[in-house]
Amino acid sequence: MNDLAIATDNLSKHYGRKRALNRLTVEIPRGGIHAIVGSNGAGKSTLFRLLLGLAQPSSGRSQILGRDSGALTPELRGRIGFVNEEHTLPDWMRVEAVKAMQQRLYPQWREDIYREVLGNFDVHPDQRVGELSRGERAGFNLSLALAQSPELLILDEPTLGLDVIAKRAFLEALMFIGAEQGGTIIYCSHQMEEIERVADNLLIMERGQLRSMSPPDEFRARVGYWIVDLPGNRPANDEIPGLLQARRIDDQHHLMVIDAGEHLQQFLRERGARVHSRQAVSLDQAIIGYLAKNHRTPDRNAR
Ligand SMILES: Nc1ncnc2c1ncn2[C@@H]1O[C@H](COP(=O)(O)OP(=O)(O)OP(=O)(O)O)[C@@H](O)[C@H]1O
Repeated sequence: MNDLAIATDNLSKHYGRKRALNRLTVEIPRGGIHAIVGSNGAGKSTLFRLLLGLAQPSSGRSQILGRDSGALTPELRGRIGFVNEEHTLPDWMRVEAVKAMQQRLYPQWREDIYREVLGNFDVHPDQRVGELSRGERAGFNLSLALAQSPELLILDEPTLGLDVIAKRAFLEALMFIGAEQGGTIIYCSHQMEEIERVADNLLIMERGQLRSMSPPDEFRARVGYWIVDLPGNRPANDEIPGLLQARRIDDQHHLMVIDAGEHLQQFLRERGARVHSRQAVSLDQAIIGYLAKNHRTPDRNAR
């Protein structure tokens, strides 16, 4: 047994000419809550499918709990929980029957967690799964996954469609599993405020590659927001060290920069600039600024 929850080595997945994963190499240690963020289409769901052996890589390798993804045994699968945004559950079965089935399958079943999370939804045990609303379905699926207390829980956009109260209950259950039970949770989300609250580790993916991995606070501290007066012509964006975003407001330049520090200060000195303020940014702003830099924009000449 190694101490990694997942590991990939130059993992690629192509769909025709499309590259969903591009030689991705990443290692996530066991324990804690790891959040993966990225723009739409960055490859997050593809990574999960390959890790779980639900799709084959075009090249490269991946391991989950120390085993190759292509050779997962039923015993090992039983130690991994997976919830995706589609919330695939048997529509024709009643809630109680699904729960009883899961309870038999998982020896570590935590009835208290199941009740705690599901208690946020008006779900009756004798309702059929197909009758549940979208949010109820998501809540039911999450209560099942959390109650299994799996060694590794992989969640693909788990809180999509949940109301704020249900979201809070889910996040609390997540933290309980991560912190008190020593499990590993890997999840992807577009909800930054959730990540700030629960994640120990933040991974940023872009175009099938890993761009950054660190505790969320460390990532946030790399990004700064400067307001400066720049005499003369405005420099080209690629001249400004670490620039993520530039805006001009009331004759002042507002610069969001990453890892800029000394280089930026030197650049500003050489330009005779005056720094009005240098501010910290929220995690939300830091991630959005970072992703926006390389975000695809419509090609307006392509008509
Ligand atoms: N079965 C498929 N056939 C063709 N292309 C696919 C297939 N599955 C994924 N892709 C493409 O691969 C890329 C990565 O998709 P993926 O679903 O992994 O992204 P994601 O990061 O989970 O995105 P989102 O945040 O939008 O859910 C996308 O450009 C997508 O269009």
